[in-house]
Amino acid sequence: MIARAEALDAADPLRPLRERFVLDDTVYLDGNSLGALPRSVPGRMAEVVAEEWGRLRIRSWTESGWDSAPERVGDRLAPLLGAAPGQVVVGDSTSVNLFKLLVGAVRLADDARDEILLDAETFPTDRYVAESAARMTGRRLRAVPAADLARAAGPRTAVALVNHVDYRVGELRDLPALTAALREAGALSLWDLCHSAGALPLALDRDGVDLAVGCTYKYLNGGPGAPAFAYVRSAHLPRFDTPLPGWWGHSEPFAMSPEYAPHAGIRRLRVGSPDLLSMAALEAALEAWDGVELAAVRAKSLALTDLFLEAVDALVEPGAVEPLTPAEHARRGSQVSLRHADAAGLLERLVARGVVADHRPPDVLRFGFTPLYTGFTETVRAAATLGALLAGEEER
Ligand SMILES: Cc1ncc(COP(=O)(O)O)c(C=O)c1O
Ligand SMILES: Nc1c(O)cccc1C(=O)C[C@H](N)C(=O)O
Repeated sequence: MIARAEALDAADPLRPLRERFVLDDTVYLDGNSLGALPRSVPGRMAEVVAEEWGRLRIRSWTESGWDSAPERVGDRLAPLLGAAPGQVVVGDSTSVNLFKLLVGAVRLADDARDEILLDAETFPTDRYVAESAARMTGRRLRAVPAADLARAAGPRTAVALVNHVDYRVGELRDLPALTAALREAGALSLWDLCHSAGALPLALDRDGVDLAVGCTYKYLNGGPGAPAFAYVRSAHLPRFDTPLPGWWGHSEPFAMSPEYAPHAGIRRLRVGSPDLLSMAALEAALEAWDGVELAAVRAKSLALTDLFLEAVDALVEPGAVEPLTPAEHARRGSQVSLRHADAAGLLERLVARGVVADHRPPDVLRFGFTPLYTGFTETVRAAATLGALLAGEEER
């Protein structure tokens, strides 16, 4: 199997992209939590600190383009999301953007639409934010398994908040079909793309997505706590009424007007002063995508996860772990989750052996595959290490 993996690495058209990242001998399969450091980042950060902050100081807001960074970086990201310019803004965290878009969605919808639908298996922050948004707007929050959302949406639904990829088991949801079903029911779609942005091709404009959020520190490699993104379909922008109308979303922030007048475009999603250093790191990190086709990224992602599942099957004692990630390509994100009763303990021992993955309670081991830098040989090595650890379990 190693020989086959080596041949796959040798033939991999994305293999040279690995050089764009700072990596070592560790098998790093946690890019679905924190992406590796792109080589383009450190030099750019040093320059921003020394030149833009150190020398130009306040002048950088205009002379270094700091003032337009949220929408400029948004437009840089937009092609990876399948979005035309002017609909993506970068800033704040995913949680904060979820709040803005969820309350904004309720305000866009008809008053008779008195419920918010929530993907029942959602990442916790989405649920916390949705509970508060529902309370604030006087709407009922109804959690429904993702597979039933299309059927659940009806004349009372204002908006449905859905995760594109389930963070625990790595299941990919049918975004085009569910978006169309929601639209058919007259409801808005709000997609959480944290686990799909940069992992697979997205076509938000073509698929009719209304609203979307996502983070940039996973498959987009923007760095720890990197600013998140928010997408608002251009048709909704004129009526989009943000619940966080900060001065940075004003049409003329420096007019210092006592009245709030939202910017006509996506800038109305901005709130307060952007985190420029993190924004600069993200902007530099996005250079790793220069010339990269997302179709090739998806093809490699599926080849990597296929190989990992096959290697686990071949190299891990039967029954020792249970794959939770769907086998069908159309339902698989860019991670493989395995169930093991002592996932936390197993993870600790994997990390000690140079295989970094992560664990989600109570019993899930997650392995994230980042096609820009993950190789086939190391993928087999990770499965082999897992197999060896499980075979020697009694020796612990
Ligand atoms: C699906 C999903 N949504 C939201 C978040 C939270 O994002 P943030 O910490 O940027 O608010 C995460 C991960 O942290 C996530 O995996
Ligand atoms: N955002 C994270 C963080 O600030 C610290 C540690 C991990 C994370 C993560 O991104 C976890 C991730 N969203 C998950 O899928 O569980």
